[in-house]
Amino acid sequence: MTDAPVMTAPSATAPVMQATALQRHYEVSGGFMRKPRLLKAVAGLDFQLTPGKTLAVVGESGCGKSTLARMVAMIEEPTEGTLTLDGKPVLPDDWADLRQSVQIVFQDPYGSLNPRQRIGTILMEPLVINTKLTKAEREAKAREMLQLVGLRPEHFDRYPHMFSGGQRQRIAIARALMLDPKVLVLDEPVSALDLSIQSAILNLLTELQDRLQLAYLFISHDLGVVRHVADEVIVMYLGRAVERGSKAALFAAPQHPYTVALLSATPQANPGAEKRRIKLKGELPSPLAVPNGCAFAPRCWKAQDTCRAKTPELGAAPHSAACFFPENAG
Ligand SMILES: Nc1ncnc2c1ncn2[C@@H]1O[C@H](COP(=O)(O)OP(=O)(O)OP(=O)(O)O)[C@@H](O)[C@H]1O
Repeated sequence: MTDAPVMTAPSATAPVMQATALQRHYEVSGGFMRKPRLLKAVAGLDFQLTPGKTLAVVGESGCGKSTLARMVAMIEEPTEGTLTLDGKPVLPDDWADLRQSVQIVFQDPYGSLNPRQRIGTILMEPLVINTKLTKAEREAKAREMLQLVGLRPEHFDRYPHMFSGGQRQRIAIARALMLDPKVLVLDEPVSALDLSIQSAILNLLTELQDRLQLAYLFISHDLGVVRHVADEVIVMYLGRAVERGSKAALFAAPQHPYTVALLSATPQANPGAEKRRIKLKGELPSPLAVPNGCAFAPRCWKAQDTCRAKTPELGAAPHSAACFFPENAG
């Protein structure tokens, strides 16, 4: 008698990084003779990053996106909450070791490369610091990486000023990949580039993700860009997640009025949709004076007394909004 084959359901890929109630506060001087005030740049975020998948975080300037990027990239310590990498807590004492696994690419491809170093040196530097590879091995790896990001072997000996913005961003991506990271934090990686170059870089990022099974945290203010790259999306407003969902669900049926307004202002994000731009009331409040109740209520066309009295929480459903009167709620 032969044993029947054991049938197991394919298991979902385990997350590589997990954030729980992540917060970052700053003490901001209150001015002459006044007490410092607490600014909650990130006021409690939960998320996970999965190999081969992109979590996009979107919101207006000042909502806390870059602060989040810096915490995940181990540049800044969370004030509260936890981050884990492969199930182990990410603690500042271990940052030096763990940083190899989490690399960051910044917005500005002009400022992020040392103008006095040749590209080869820039690429090999992380290997000099973090590995015992020989010079020949370092050089081979740098050349391989140049090719992987679509640059040519002769670029190895050139200086950053000899490249266009898009090429420099390719170099920054190559440098971020030199230590075989598991997670890439992409902080507005195409915002400084011409529209025509943006899609080439986004395609490159997608190809690299498929090939290397990287987990991406993609920070952007632009839902049009997010639409091209995201699997999951978090919409942030004043340090909090106001909506979370799969890209398909969030773009097809946004629930939070803030997401609806952002989408209405991004024609390319939703080409089929009726082009009625929602103009929000007032300005984004200061994170030092976050309104009571729902922070978005003063600008929301649906706000009622409840919204000003109580703070709505994000639900547990895969697609949910922190809103008492959501749109498109199924
Ligand atoms: N080191 C700091 N000290 C004090 N406040 C800070 C500090 N860093 C950020 N902030 C404040 O935290 C809030 C969130 O800033 P953050 O840069 O994370 O937002 P953002 O969404 O990335 O905006 P942008 O796209 O303009 O960078 C802002 O009000 C900012 O002024």
